[in-house]
Amino acid sequence: MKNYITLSDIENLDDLIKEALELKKIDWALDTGKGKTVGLLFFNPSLRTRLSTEKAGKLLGMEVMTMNAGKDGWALEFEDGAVMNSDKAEHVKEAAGVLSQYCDIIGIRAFPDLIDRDKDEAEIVLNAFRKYATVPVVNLESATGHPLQALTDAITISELKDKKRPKVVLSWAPHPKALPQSVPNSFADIMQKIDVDFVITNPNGYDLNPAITKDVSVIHDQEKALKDADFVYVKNWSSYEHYGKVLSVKKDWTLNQEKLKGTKNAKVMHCLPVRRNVVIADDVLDSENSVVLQQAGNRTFAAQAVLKRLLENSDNSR
Ligand SMILES: NCCC[C@H](NC(=O)CCC(=O)O)C(=O)O
Ligand SMILES: NC(=O)OP(=O)(O)O
Repeated sequence: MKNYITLSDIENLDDLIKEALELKKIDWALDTGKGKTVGLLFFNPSLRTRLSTEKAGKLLGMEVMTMNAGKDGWALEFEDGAVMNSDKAEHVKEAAGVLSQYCDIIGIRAFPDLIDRDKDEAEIVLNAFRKYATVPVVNLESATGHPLQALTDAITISELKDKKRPKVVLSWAPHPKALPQSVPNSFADIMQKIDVDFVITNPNGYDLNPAITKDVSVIHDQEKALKDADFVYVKNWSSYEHYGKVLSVKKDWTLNQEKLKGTKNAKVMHCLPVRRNVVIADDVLDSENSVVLQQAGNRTFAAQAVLKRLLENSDNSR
């Protein structure tokens, strides 16, 4: 693996899931990354991605540097040929070039603005770092994807499933803010790469990018979609069609115990942070159905498996 920008960077998903689950069994640090440094740049807030990736680096024997680049760093210019006489102090060409001398792997978190769809889909921040960095780049959640989260989700389903082909439902939920489509995009992508019966349910106007959902069945009736589900993955996202908008929705889409009645006592997943009693009700989050903590725990092993592959690849290419 040369970079971890999207799920298509994974050469063999089954092997990577197996490796992460093997790493989970080991409770001592490896020396794969001894003498190497991972640098993590956050242009947006984070709890899990920041700390689980730091922990993953440490479990591989790496040095770890983290920076809240959005808050503490110089404002970055991304445009080629820009005359930088306004508010941007540093060009990404220098920033990425400098970081490549301090780090052997660079992680970047850069959310979408949710204003201009073409601009967000261009993944300007992530792609600029990939272009100008001379070391591997890891996506820590970008404008359109969150592949470390999706890998974690596939790992969690793989360790919890009690049948060969479980039914997995991605269910939209309400939220007061406009949120990215990054998490559901990557989740929908990875569910099409593993052996599950995958269904998406969301209100009209909230269909995800059809280039990502492809032939997945999208059902606008939540109750119907949830029937016989083994896993329910709950997430809010803003509209893709009416880009970045929060549309008014008549029905209540909050996941509660009542809605789980038609399922096969489904395990409930969410990437976190979750707004209680808006996205998922207390009666679900505080019940045996919720696996959100185990899911978040697996972030470490997903990140460890990815960093290990990147380190092994750089060893081979020397
Ligand atoms: N990394 C996990 C999710 C991050 C982000 N959620 C948020 O911004 C929630 C913020 C809030 O609830 O105010 C998202 O949906 O992509
Ligand atoms: N799930 C996730 O990426 O969490 P953070 O935003 O806290 O990193």
